Amino acid sequence: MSSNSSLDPESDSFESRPVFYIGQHDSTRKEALTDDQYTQVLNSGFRFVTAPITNQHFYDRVVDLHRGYLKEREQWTGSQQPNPSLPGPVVPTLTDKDTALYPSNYLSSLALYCSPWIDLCSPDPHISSISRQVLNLEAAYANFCGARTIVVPGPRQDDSGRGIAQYARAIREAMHVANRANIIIHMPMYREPGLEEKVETLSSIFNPGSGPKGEGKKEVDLFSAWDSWNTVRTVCSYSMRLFVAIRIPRRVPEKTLQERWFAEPLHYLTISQDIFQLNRAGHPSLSRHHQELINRYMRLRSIPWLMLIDVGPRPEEIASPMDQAAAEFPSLAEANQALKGNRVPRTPAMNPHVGYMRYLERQQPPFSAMETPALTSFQDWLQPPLQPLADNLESATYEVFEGDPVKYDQYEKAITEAMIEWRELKKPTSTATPENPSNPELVVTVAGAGRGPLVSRALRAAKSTGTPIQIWALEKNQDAYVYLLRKNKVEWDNKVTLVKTDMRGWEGPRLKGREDVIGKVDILVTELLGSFGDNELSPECLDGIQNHLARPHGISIPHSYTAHLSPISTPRLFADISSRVVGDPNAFETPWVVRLFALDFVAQKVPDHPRFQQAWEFVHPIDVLRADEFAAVHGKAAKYVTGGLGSMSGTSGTNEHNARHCHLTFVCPTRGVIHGMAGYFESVLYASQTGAGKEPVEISILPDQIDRKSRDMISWFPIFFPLKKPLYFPQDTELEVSMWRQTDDTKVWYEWLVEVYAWVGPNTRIKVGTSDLHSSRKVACLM
Ligand SMILES: C[S@@+](CC[C@H](N)C(=O)[O-])C[C@H]1O[C@@H](n2cnc3c(N)ncnc32)[C@H](O)[C@@H]1O
Repeated sequence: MSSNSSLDPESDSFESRPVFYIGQHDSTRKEALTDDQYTQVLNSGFRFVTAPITNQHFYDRVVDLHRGYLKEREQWTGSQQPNPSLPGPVVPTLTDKDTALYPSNYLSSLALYCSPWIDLCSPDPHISSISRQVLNLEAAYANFCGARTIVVPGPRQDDSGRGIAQYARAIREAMHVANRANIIIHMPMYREPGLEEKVETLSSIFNPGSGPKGEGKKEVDLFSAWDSWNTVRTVCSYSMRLFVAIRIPRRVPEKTLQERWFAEPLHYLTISQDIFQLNRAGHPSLSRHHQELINRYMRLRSIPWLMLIDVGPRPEEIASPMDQAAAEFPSLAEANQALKGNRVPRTPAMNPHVGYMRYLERQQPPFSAMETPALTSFQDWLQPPLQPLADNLESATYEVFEGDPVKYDQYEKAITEAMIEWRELKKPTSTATPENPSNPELVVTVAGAGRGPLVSRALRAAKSTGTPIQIWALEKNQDAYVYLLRKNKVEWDNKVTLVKTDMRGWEGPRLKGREDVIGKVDILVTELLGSFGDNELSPECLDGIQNHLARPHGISIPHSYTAHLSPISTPRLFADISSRVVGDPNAFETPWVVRLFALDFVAQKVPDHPRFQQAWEFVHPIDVLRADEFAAVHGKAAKYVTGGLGSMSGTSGTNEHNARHCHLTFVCPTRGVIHGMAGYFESVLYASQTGAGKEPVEISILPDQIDRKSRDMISWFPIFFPLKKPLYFPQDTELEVSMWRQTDDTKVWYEWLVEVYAWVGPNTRIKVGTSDLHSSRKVACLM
């Protein structure tokens, strides 16, 4: 019962799932369907249909043309070596006999299919030339008619570099010819033996025996089809109009290949009739592996459409509306007539394969709390990182932060443990005075309070642990300060001392009842973390306030944070960033905040080289801070203007201790391409000081840690450090990533570089590629 109501949109327990958009392709179809036939196919459960752009008449004409040309050429050349300047065959323009397509309303809902008999890869220059001409004629006409999608059969083999280069170049030309439509390359997931395209091509007609040989002879190279696709889209400059349709194989390949395609711009998943098995009741069904594969791909933001191939209705079933079989499928007009006459139209039978796919649709796991429409809309959407130090955030932005309870729960837990342990360890408080040496009041400061959620949590922790506190809240955003003032009156009973200040310029807490004395802070709470941990200048801000922390007992929450990296393949983001470069010349030098989704982690976890590697760490407070020593001697302002401490860029070097560098090695057993690095952070908010072996209180956005440390936390999306040029790497490669956190005392930026080393012998590595040295200095965070 409950599962049924969970599928009913009207029910309270309705759980939504991805919707399947199912289309039909008949590989033997030689002519676009008539309106009636089209309606019949739709009535059997499909939502879209493919149509060949040209027909048998055109095919015959092209074959005759080439045959005639070959004869003519024999006469020209006789037995002599042919002159390469002799003219080749030229395909004349289309006529109305060559195509049944005309511009119409429903044309945009058809997927137009280019002729599968062309061979763009052919080593025979005339066949490849005719093929290219046919492709261009078809693409141009489909585009003219208003087609949205043109499907082009992919190359039939991947071994010939020459063939793939020709193919890729021809597609680029066709995209130029069809300047509005999306072009979709129909590729197999991998070259599964037995699943090769069977349709005859010009090559097999004119040069029999010249096609791909050696079926089953060689070991199957799982990545060769992806490699060909990668060449095609690279030659087409990652056009946003170029997509791929993948043919689901009979044997589902290993996860690494599934994930590789997951990152690609998938438009269709095509499933041919012979992939289905018959279940015990004789109905079509798919293996569990196929179901899992489909379920995974259906989670993409742009859900791929499903194209079922050769599953019927068969051509003879829809041959003519007068046929007996076709009479079961009333056209829209017939159905309308029947309704007008108050007759129930004969319901067409649902195609059994569609019926099964609808069943699978219902069996998918429902969307989780992390897959709400709002969160999904952030998938692979590039945002420039926030600069809460340089800019003032708006109330709505704070509201978004506050919508994630996980972060605040973890902070409350950390503050609670810190308070409990303070008492357990009998540490003196900063409110202790000679007159009242055992004053139990802890001085708590929330610096960068925003609209105050951490203040509320600190008050709650104090109440639940019975800890008396004096509490300060600092905020430099004057508008948020107004909000805090009101909240203090309405919610906090005026218990909080509010200060509108940059925390780096704060004088420190004036103790209650002893306002002449500037005291120290026992627990300093801040949340100035970015997606890469330190990228919103938490280290610099904490440097400016840590001199108020009581020594040796004062605690900073967070205690520490680490930045982490992993190289990724993310063609969509590369295409997106490329499209921005005209308006934003720094687009490839910007670390973007993005909810990474359609990506492939190319590195494998191997001993000593995890998939996610730590770049660096910051720990608070710092015991020796030259800037503090310097300020104590020369005054606070002097540290920004006085040089002489020695630094990389001629500045005074007071922030040099916050510079970092890392050099990480990632291992890639399979070949691939990377477009940049995914960046993450995690933070120890509080680490127990009692030595009782308690787990630290942490938050993490690392994909392999988040569920354990801060499940369902959505406050931070990852950061993406892009590369200007995709970096291809062969199998058995090591990717060496160098990253720097740089500073000139007035701003902070990152620099990154990737080098590719391939193993060519047991002890020999050679360098086969390198990226530019990227730098975000032009979009640096201002201190
Ligand atoms: C990421 S928000 C967190 C706000 C709030 N604590 C929360 O968790 O919802 C960081 C806050 O720190 C403030 N901030 C950043 N740098 C600061 C500084 N140097 N001094 C005072 N406030 C600062 C910003 O204005 C912003 O309100």
